[in-house]
Amino acid sequence: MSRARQYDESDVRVRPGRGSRPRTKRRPDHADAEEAMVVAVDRGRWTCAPGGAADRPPVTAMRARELGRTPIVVGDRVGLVGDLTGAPDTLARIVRVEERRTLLRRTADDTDPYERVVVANADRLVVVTSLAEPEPRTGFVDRCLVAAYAGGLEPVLCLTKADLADPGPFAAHYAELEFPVVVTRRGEFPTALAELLEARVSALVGHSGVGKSTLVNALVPDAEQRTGRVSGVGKGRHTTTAALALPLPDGRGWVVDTPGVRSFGLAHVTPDDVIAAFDDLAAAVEECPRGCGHLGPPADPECALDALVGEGALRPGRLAALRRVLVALRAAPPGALTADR
Ligand SMILES: Nc1nc2c(ncn2[C@@H]2O[C@H](COP(=O)(O)OP(=O)(O)OP(=O)(O)O)[C@@H](O)[C@H]2O)c(=O)[nH]1
Ligand SMILES: [Zn+2]
Repeated sequence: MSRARQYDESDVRVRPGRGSRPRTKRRPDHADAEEAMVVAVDRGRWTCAPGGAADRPPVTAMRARELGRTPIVVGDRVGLVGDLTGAPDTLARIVRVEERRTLLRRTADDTDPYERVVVANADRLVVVTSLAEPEPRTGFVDRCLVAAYAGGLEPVLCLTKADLADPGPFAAHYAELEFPVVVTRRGEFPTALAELLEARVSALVGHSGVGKSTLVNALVPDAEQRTGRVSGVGKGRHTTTAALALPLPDGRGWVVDTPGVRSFGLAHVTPDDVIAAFDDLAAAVEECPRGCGHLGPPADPECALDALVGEGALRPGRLAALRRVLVALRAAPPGALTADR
């Protein structure tokens, strides 16, 4: 019998239809399961980092039958049982998926009618935009911001190719929103970005050509090998992965590259979801009329955010910057949402 089958010993199904009968004492909720972070997904096999750390060999796992079709994505914190050595040809089992703290959804495309979560539990969304070649676009950044705020991630704007253009004017659009903005240029290690990524899980998004691979390769020394290895996981075939977590050299932080993700699903996002990310504004909008889009006059003449400005509790520039983001949300019609133009 191959080692891959040894998990069968604990492979007891939790049968439906037994009412409130507690689970067996023998295996209460898999108390013995070890926590791990999913770092790659490929056709029914999940690559997991035990303990959420990169200093142990990754473990390949299947989804326990009792989880049914529960989606499990990169960044998910899972409980693993079985062979966790990560030795070749071993297969562990995912028996539990922890509640997600944050999530990023990908927009449906022609081949996939459903919006899907692509990254779970990322602390940050790093929006990579070049200052030239290609030109930066506020529309793309704004849609990424909506996805970040609605999903519970802290946004970071990373402006690349500062050797080609002054970052000042583009960065000024976002100054009032007070999230971190970092600038990178050719021939310089991205120190400020690396500091922001430390001990965090950060998802990187950006258009082709903005310099995202250049950054990932600088931050993750063996990124190219890892990308090749993991994308061949499971069945030995190359696949385009939607997301892949790469460990930072400090051994704690992770960068999640999203090569297959060109757009975020915003179809279920409301203006309130975005406002909820702002501690200083969330309470104020409870005074807004029902269905307020928080855009101010003429669309939302009674928006309470304007009153806050009147009281001196909110800077007009901050409100204007926030409303530009909300406009990006409204401008994206449901079902046809893309963050890539
Ligand atoms: N001038 C300048 N060029 C850069 C900089 N960073 C990357 N580039 C160049 O921009 C081009 C695209 O860089 P990549 O890192 O491949 O960009 P990417 O976003 O990963 O693009 P894809 O690989 O197509 O997804 C390459 O020719 C890089 O050499 C920079 O800071 N300054
Ligand atoms: Zn309002």
